[in-house]
Amino acid sequence: MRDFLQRLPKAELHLHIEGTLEPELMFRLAERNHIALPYADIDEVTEAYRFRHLQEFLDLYYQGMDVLRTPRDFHDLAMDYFVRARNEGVMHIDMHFDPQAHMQRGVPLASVMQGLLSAVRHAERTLDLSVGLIMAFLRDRPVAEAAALLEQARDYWPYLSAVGLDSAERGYPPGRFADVFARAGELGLARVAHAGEEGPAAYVREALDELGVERIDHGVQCMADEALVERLRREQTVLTVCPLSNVSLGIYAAVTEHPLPAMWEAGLNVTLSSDDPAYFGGGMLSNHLACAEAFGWGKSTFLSLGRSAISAGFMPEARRQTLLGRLAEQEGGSGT
Ligand code: HPA
Ligand SMILES: [Zn+2]
Repeated sequence: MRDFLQRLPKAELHLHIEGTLEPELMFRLAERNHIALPYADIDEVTEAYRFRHLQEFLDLYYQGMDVLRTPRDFHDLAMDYFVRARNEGVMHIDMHFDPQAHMQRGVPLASVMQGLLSAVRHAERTLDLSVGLIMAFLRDRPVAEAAALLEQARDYWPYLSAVGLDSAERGYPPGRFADVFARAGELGLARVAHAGEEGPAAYVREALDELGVERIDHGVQCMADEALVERLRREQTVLTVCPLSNVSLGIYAAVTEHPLPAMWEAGLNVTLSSDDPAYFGGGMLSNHLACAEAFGWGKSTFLSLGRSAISAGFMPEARRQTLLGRLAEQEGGSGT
């Protein structure tokens, strides 16, 4: 199964590039930028990565990214992950990034964009990996700041696939960002939002109705609302589900407790992603393996999930056909 899951051409639709910062790279960048870290060594970092809820993670996530200062840092961060992901059979990534988290500590938007865009170009040329860019707004920061960021990013609009909404969820209903998302829609950008991760099912509905999103990141809390499940099933809204993330943040006690099998049974359009692999115990392959082990899913289920993700990824149509073709090759050889 491991070989099959590794070879399976995968599209990862929910990935925060800042959440791919492995402790090794954090130490390397801290040294390069002469920054003192609050950790003595890598073991201390790993020890600190025990979270009871989303906010505890976010505190360390925003702290960790302080080592990212220059375009070269962002380039190295992204390439480091792209190489790892490619070795796990990932062929496409829709990558969230959090400009406000960098700008509020004095890193210019241009540094973030130059570094990430050069890594994306390099990966597309050398790794046979396609990448979509999702510029995320921090929902626990002022709406006006998000609106200003969208305008400030004018030079980069042609390079963006979508806007997203992330950070602390409870108490920050998505509807507050309706105008910003409407503007993004006018600009021709796709829209996605985190909703129903820790927050209530009502936030999922609100993201659909007031932000016009075409995908929901996480969305697992929808299972508490039968009518919403029925709507998500009818509309086949893509949900980017991240099982190891949900367990790491204490939303479920173990992968065996995760509602993914129930979501699948309910006919929801689920896909698998890793969210913040450096913080949550592994990337795409680990997430797939955890599901295989916990749910006993066979090859045909993973082929189907993989097809859903490729079908929904922000990539050119020709690339989509290539990846669907690669998936079909695996199907032919999978014996299912
Ligand atoms: O899992 C997450 N949830 C919300 N915001 C985030 N920003 C990075 N990761 C996350
Ligand atoms: Zn996320």
